[in-house]
Amino acid sequence: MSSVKVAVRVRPFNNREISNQSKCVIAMTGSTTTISLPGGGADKTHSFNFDYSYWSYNADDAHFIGQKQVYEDLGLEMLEHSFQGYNVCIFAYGQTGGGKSFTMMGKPSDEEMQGIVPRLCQDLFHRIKQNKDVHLKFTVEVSYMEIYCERVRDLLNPSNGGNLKVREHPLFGPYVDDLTKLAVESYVDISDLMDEGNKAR
Ligand SMILES: Nc1ncnc2c1ncn2[C@@H]1O[C@H](COP(=O)(O)OP(=O)(O)OP(=O)(O)O)[C@@H](O)[C@H]1O
Repeated sequence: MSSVKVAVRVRPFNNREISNQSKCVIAMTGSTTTISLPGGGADKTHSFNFDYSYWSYNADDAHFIGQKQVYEDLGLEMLEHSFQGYNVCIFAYGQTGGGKSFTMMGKPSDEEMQGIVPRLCQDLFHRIKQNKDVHLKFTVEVSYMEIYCERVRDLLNPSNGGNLKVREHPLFGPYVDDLTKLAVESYVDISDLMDEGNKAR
C-alpha cells in the first residue's frame, strides 16, 4: 500500500465564474481526471490518474461526491493508521478559492457540510471512548500554527514570538520548537481552541 495518497476535487462554480459564463474544462471518470483545453481536439485532452477524483461540481449529478464520502475515503483511513501507531498528515494544496478550507473544515455547525477535521476529531474521541483495554491510555494534544511568509506563528499563544524555529529531532524528525501543545478531552475542546486560534490569524 502506498504511503502517500492523492485526491483531487472539483468545486462548484462561484458567482463570478457563473456570470462570466465560464466553461468547465474538467471531467472525471472513476479516479481519472481529464482536462480539455478550450478549442477541442484529442491532442488538447490530458488525463491523469489519482487515488481519488472527486466530482463536487454539481449536487444534482449522479456522480456527485459530498463531504461525507471525502471523509470516509481519506479521513477514516488516516484515523485508522494513527490508531495503528503511524504518524499521519492530511494537507490541502491548491490555488486561492479552490476549496481547501471547505474540504478540510467545511461548515462545522452544519452536520452534512462538516469537512474532514471536525468529522475526524469527533470519531477520534468516539474510538477512544470505546477502548476497553485498561492497559491502554490515550492522550490527545492540540497545536495550531500559521506559516506565513516563512514565519511560524503559534496561534494558541500569539505572544510566543512571531517566528518560532523549525528544528530536526534525530529520531522524530522535524518539529517546531516551543510550539504550544494543549491537552484536550473532546471535540468541543478542539473546536474552542480552533476558534481561539482563528482570532489570532
Ligand atoms: N466542494 C464544494 N462545495 C460547495 N462549495 C464549495 C466547495 N469547495 C469550495 N466551496 C466554496 O468555494 C469558496 C472558496 O472555497 P475555500 O474558502 O474553501 O477555498 P480555499 O482554497 O480555502 O481558499 P484560500 O486559499 O483563499 O483560503 C467558499 O465559498 C466555499 O464555501
